[in-house]
Amino acid sequence: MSAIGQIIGGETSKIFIRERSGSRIELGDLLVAEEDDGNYSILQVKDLVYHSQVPQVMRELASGIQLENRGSQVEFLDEELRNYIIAEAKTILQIRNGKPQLPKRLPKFFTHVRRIEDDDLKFLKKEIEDPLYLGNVRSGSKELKTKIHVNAREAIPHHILIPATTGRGKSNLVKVMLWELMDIENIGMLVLDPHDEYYGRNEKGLKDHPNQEKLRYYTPEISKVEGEAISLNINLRSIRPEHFDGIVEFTSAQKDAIKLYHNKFEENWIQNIIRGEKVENQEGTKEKVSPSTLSVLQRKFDNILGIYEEEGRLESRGGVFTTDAGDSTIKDIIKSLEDGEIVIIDTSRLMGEAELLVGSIIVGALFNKYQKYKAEGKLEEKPIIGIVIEEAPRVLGKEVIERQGHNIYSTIAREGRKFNIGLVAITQLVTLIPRTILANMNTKIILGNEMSQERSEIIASASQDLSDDNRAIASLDRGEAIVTSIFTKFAVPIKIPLFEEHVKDKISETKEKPPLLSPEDL
Ligand SMILES: Nc1ncnc2c1ncn2[C@@H]1O[C@H](COP(=O)(O)OP(=O)(O)OP(=O)(O)O)[C@@H](O)[C@H]1O
Repeated sequence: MSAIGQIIGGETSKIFIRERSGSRIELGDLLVAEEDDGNYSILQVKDLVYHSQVPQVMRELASGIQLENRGSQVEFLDEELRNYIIAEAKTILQIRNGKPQLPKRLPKFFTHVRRIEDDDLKFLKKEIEDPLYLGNVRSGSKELKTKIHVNAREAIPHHILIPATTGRGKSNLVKVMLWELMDIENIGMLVLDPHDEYYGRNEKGLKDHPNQEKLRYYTPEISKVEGEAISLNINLRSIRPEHFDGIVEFTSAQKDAIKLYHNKFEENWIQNIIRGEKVENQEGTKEKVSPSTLSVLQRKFDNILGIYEEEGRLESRGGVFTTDAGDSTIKDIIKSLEDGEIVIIDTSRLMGEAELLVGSIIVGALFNKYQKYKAEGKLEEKPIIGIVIEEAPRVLGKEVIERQGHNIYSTIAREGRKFNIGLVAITQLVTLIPRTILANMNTKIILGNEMSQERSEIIASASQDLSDDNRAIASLDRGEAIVTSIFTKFAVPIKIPLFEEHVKDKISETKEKPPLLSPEDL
């Protein structure tokens, strides 16, 4: 492939390339500088600057004359020789004997550079186990054929963070990832889906995946769904006081009251609070819980769970939390996850806190089980578990944790890896999440972000040095991302496929598969 520029100087962190005129090098382009021995460096363009050898005063004079329309043909000097573009690039990788290495030396002076080709990325094609496809390598805004995978069994327990502002393609990316995970065995995924967008009730979604045995879809609106949905009913008896930890704020008087009701009524504690049953003290006379505390608790449970009392009966608004069904829902979900299935919970009809509570009940129970498995030495036989959580600062935010203490999600972020449980956390605002948690998220799939403070935080917590990528992150288009991970040698620019396109290919691929034996063989 032809040279599009030549190295004319620089230092380890910044190489200057003089662009061959008309080559149209773009920001983010990946370029290759070859050496005589077959080794080569991969460079990424970080900045572009005009360079002119014509003195400033002459340039001003020439443009002035042109502006005044007096001599638009004025050419003081040979344009191409005197004015050119310098691409400032960074060496991101050096390939020695086919193996990628972090750059330790400068490419040779005056080496010609060319655009990258798929062949230059052969080292990425080595087989990895349980490959989770994220997208294709991207050079600037041009997509290559080389696919980027991470090892799902490694990446998920080490947590994945997806930071992006709205509309940059977060949901699309998660849909693509879940679709891919449908083909990987021994990974259970719990997806709390507040926008009911992953199953694909009315459009393409996971329901269209050929491997349907791996999918469980829980929704309160089962009658409106074609296909195999399961009713999302959760019995109040499944809820324990600690499930509210760090999710719902209670005063100390309310916490005391909850403890009392739980001690006295055990699994029926919420029902009895809602019914306003009296709890007596040891003398059997006075109420221990003040009527005002009780009524605040009743109002909270009404708001969060949609449970209230009417004419002596407990009623359920929304029908998710009930007293007369859903005894086995949580157990069934946990079993599915332990069987390596993908469980989508349509929480679109629930209040934010109720959604987190549902997750808290499931994840809390699962975490306890996995702790036990580890103690018994059985953890490695169990599937990896991933939990997809949107608007992560609701549970991982500094303020929330400081105010309400740790919740099960922040516990997973800190300790889940030891028990093979990880988060796939999605957020628009990384700055709200403590650095310690961000540093624990070892794979970040960075989508476009126009907020400079957010970009700084993302860059500061990345697994690779992204200090030159501020502008690149700001200018990422929909579906364009940078993957930075402890599992990749360099921060890989990718283009995520549009889900509908990706699915179309996959569905037709499976349909077009030739029969194992031809008619003649038979
Ligand atoms: N990889 C992609 N390639 C091309 N277009 C894309 C890609 N990802 C998303 N888009 C387009 O961008 C639009 C927004 O995508 P998506 O809903 O995934 O963004 P989002 O970040 O989740 O937005 P929101 O925060 O509003 O939920 C989609 O309608 C889709 O058409």
